[in-house]
Amino acid sequence: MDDRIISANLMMEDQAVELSLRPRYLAEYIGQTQVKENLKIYIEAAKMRKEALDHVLLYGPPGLGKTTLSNIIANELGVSLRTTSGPAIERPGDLAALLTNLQEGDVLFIDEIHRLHRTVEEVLYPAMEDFALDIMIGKGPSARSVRLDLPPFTLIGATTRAGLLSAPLRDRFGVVSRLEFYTVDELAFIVERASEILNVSTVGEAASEIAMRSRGTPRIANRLLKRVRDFAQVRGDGVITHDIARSALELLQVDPMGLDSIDHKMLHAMMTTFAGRPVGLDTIAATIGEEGQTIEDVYEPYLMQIGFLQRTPRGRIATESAYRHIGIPMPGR
Ligand SMILES: Nc1ncnc2c1ncn2[C@@H]1O[C@H](COP(=O)(O)OP(=O)(O)OP(=O)(O)O)[C@@H](O)[C@H]1O
Repeated sequence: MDDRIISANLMMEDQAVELSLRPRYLAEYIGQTQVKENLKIYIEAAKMRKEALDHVLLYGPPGLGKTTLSNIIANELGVSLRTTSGPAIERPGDLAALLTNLQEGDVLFIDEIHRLHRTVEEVLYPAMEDFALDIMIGKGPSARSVRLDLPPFTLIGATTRAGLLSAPLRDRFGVVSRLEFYTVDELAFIVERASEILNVSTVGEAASEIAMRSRGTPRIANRLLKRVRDFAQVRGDGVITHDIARSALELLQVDPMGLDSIDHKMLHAMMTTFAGRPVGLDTIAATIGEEGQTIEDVYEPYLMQIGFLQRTPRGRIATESAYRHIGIPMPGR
């Protein structure tokens, strides 16, 4: 099960706090400058023309703020947002019901859009392109298709795996934006903002210390902040100092690069058991007891981003900087 503290996946414990920490407008949304700049212009233009915003596809690793950004887009447009997810829409009729309930200009947010059923996806094509639903009436030779008009709306699709989207679906998004991992400075800002909302003070380098270990991901930064806050309350006087942050994170076994004991175990096995040879995803999965899919979507992108892991056609290999970080000599050096 994916219950690691450095997991970017949403956990039960995150839910209540995330709602209160979620920025509501673009001005409060930290980082992702390019994406934000573009969206600002598109939103402004759509408002000036009094038209629905073009459909938007947001992609990137989990926990980087796709849901948050969708809420912000609806707020900035001054329209309502309906939220659903790919696997939750089981039949074409479910999607038709969602679409016919939208008001003009509304945003429909479909999370995990790569997991839409094929038959449901086909209903989306005319809906996105012509704001129309094609409904089949009757069966057999007398069956006929009736076209139903929909109010103009904006679809926002979110996915961690843009590559799995079919070409016809991908092509129907006018705006395609990739969310990037956040820098330590941006995350430190997010931590400071969150601590204000949570009514706890971080002093000195405390926010940067948490940020550094958050794997470029706001969801993890907020989760670590919450744990460190508990520590500060029990072991200190409630203020998060640099020392408190550092000792709490050490106790939580999150190292200065944001790696936990499982990352260490995985890299260690790659370097010793497999002696630096390329290792397949399934083997890595078995070594650390995690699903291959989770490793690929949730853990690997960050390890690749910091240059610790490389994918080769023959498997994954640890890089020289990973060897240095773990403290094992690289074979052949
Ligand atoms: N740019 C940001 N500025 C400040 N806080 C942010 C930002 N992006 C995300 N967050 C915080 O991180 C939390 C997680 O973000 P969000 O739920 O939007 O991620 P996501 O990419 O939609 O994740 P999922 O993989 O679950 O779809 C939010 O509740 C919010 O508090």
